[in-house]
Amino acid sequence: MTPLAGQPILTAGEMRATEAAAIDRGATVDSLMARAGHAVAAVVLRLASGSPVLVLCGPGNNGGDGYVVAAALAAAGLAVRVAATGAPMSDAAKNARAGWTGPVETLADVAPAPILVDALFGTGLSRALDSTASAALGRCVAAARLSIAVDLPSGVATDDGVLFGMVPAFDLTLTLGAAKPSHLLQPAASRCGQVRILDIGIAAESSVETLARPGLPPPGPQAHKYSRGMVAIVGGAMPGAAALAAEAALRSGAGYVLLLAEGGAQAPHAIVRRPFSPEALNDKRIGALVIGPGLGRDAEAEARLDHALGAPCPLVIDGDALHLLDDRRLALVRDRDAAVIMTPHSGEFDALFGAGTGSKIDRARAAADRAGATIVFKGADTVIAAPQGPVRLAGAGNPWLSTAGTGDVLAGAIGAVLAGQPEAPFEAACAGVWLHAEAARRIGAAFIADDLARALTAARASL
Ligand SMILES: NC(=O)C1=CN([C@@H]2O[C@H](COP(=O)(O)OP(=O)(O)OC[C@H]3O[C@@H](n4cnc5c(N)ncnc54)[C@H](O)[C@@H]3O)[C@@H](O)[C@H]2O)[C@@H](O)CC1
Ligand SMILES: Nc1ncnc2c1ncn2[C@@H]1O[C@H](COP(=O)(O)OP(=O)(O)O)[C@@H](O)[C@H]1O
Ligand SMILES: [K+]
Repeated sequence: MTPLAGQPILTAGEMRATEAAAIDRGATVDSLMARAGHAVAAVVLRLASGSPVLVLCGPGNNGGDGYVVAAALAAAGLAVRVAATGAPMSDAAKNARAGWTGPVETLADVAPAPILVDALFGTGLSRALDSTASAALGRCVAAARLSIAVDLPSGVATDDGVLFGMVPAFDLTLTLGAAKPSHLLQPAASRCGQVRILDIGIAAESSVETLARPGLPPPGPQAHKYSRGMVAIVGGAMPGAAALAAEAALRSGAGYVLLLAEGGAQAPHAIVRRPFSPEALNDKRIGALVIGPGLGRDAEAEARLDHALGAPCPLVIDGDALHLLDDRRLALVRDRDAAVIMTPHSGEFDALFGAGTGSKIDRARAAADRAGATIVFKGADTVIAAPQGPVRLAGAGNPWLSTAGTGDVLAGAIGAVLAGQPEAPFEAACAGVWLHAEAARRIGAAFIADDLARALTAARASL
């Protein structure tokens, strides 16, 4: 069982292609199904502690996996029952069904069991479950002590996080061969519970991966404050937000943070404060410039953004600055020599790039290509995309992050990493998102953005 971090994510189509490649190399659908079913059964056997198991089987190969699971668990001595939507349709599923010698109950009135295995539908589902299957699944999951989905919870789309209908929340999802987008994209991800990947002997590869712990080294023996990276934060109408970003940058490892803003609170004293001036942006030591948190949207904000876009250093564009990015400024972003990272939440993203179609992954990718910038598409699921490049998905984060100011903290954290590695903006964005999530994980619940900024110290120190 492999945890999600740092693993490839494959769509349903990519899974089918990978399966076909394995078959070209000598595997069969039946051998893949046998391997998948036995891998699932081994986990269920361990977690069931001898309790009775109910396996729900659908008409396709996900159902086929279910029959293999049921037969393997029965052979291991567990009390197993099977209920199915009907007869299996594919040859492999028919063969698997033949390997199950017990009775097959109908779904409508099936009695629940303490351990529920959902093998109704996987990557082949294209519409909502019928009402009988949906009701039976909901009832059996609710009554189970432990509910386990094979590959995906039945009722979720594979590629875009969509729920086709009502889908119960599972305790555990055992995904076969690779993670799928819906294990990370909301709302489907919220139905998966813990997700673990089972090896079924296929070689999964993708430029889309789950976010991994970054490899940020501690300061070297010869480090000085400028070598660690200098971050300048351009403030404006709301000095508190810029100050949050500044503190976050310092605590994420920046050697020097310059807050170019007027007024506002004074602590922490390690932040160097100066009123904004265009000349301040020409300091060659600035490794990254963060603009947006608390900038405002007035004429002065527009002027500051134009100065920032004209500055020679890498940029993090967040919050109000994203609202001010019209077509002319987006063209300036695209034409810059130094890197740009943009960190929109969904409202800012829609306003900038349009509501669009496709999954959050597709949309983040298209936006990165259009802007020529790394896009951090934030939310309960965060997608990081580089232009013509790789994509990373952050798994379910701490929902207590849904509080004002946490985005300012993220912008500062990303700025700090970018200042230290201006030539690798995508990796810097990924590391900033990881640090932010780790800080939230460490403080737990009911925190405010100020607490989150402070917790970045421990998150950075953990690397
Ligand atoms: N791709 C791979 O490498 C492997 C896939 N395996 C399993 O195969 C699964 C995919 O199998 P399938 O492609 O057969 O797809 P599913 O088993 O997800 O089900 C699709 C079948 O259900 C029908 N169907 C779709 N939506 C329906 C609905 N709402 N109501 C009723 N019927 C509906 C389809 O017409 C099709 O016959 C994976 O999720 C996984 O569990 C494993 O057996 C082993 C390897
Ligand atoms: N439900 C949630 N679960 C996990 N992370 C969340 C959730 N809601 C918001 N976040 C994260 O919190 C931050 C909020 O940023 P943003 O919306 O810009 O807030 P603000 O502008 O108030 O600072 C983002 O990093 C986002 O990914
Ligand atoms: K399933």
